[in-house]
Amino acid sequence: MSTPLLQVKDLSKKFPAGYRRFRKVYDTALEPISFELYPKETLAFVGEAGSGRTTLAKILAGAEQASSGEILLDGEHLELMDHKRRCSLIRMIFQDPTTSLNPRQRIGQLLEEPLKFNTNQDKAEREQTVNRILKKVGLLREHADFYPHMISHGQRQRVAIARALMLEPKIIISDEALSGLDSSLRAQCVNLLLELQQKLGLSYILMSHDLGLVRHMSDRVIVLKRGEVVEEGRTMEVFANPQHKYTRRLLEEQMLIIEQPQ
Ligand SMILES: Nc1ncnc2c1ncn2[C@@H]1O[C@H](COP(=O)(O)OP(=O)(O)OP(=O)(O)O)[C@@H](O)[C@H]1O
Repeated sequence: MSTPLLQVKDLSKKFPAGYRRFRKVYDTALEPISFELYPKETLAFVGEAGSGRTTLAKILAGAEQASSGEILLDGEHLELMDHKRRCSLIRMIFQDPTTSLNPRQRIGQLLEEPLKFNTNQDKAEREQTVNRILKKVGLLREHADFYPHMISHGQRQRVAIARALMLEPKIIISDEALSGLDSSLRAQCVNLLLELQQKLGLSYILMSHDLGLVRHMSDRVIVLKRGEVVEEGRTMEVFANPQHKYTRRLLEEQMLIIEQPQ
């Protein structure tokens, strides 16, 4: 097996939750968890609301600090990495492109921004990169001049994907990024993500409550319950033969239990 791109060791997160009998108390969002992500792999995290997926995504994207543990990205400690280096390795696609894209910026400006702050590309080079990435996500060069409200929801989702790709990262984290889309748009975006993974050799971390999507897209799955790993394994095996009753219940709720032959 190849070297992991991402190694997470005993990562935990507690949030301060006030005082009880004059003692500071904490909400545990993540119990110590460890996992690895390999090149070109899709690893999914599933669980009910409050299971810790968003917290984990934010920590991995550098938007939240872990309480303990270690994250090695391409062999380097994440917390010692400068912003540019981190952005060139790992990027996040946000849940709702309608709110995550600044309505006052044209698509071209939105896409150019990470290049301005993180590369030495001049204006002409940045424009070229924007055009190249627009094409990769199935949009036209003309879309660069539009404002987000001038394009469809599906196209906005493509812009959000394009923005995550601007610095050519190796890992993309999707935190429920496809959940606001209707089924045909979701299918288009899933196909786009799978195609980009093939072409660019990307690894994905997929946070999703949609187990159908997880089954379709991921190679491995980790089941979280209130911040704790209750089950993990190859997606097909976990879905076909869930070992933990919590996993079984999640699958039953979405009618995805695959009956075993008698
Ligand atoms: N900033 C915060 N301050 C205090 N507690 C928080 C904070 N962020 C998350 N939590 C708590 O951490 C736990 C995990 O939340 P998190 O949002 O990571 O779960 P999730 O699996 O992404 O669920 P959801 O789909 O509802 O977002 C929850 O109990 C939540 O209340």
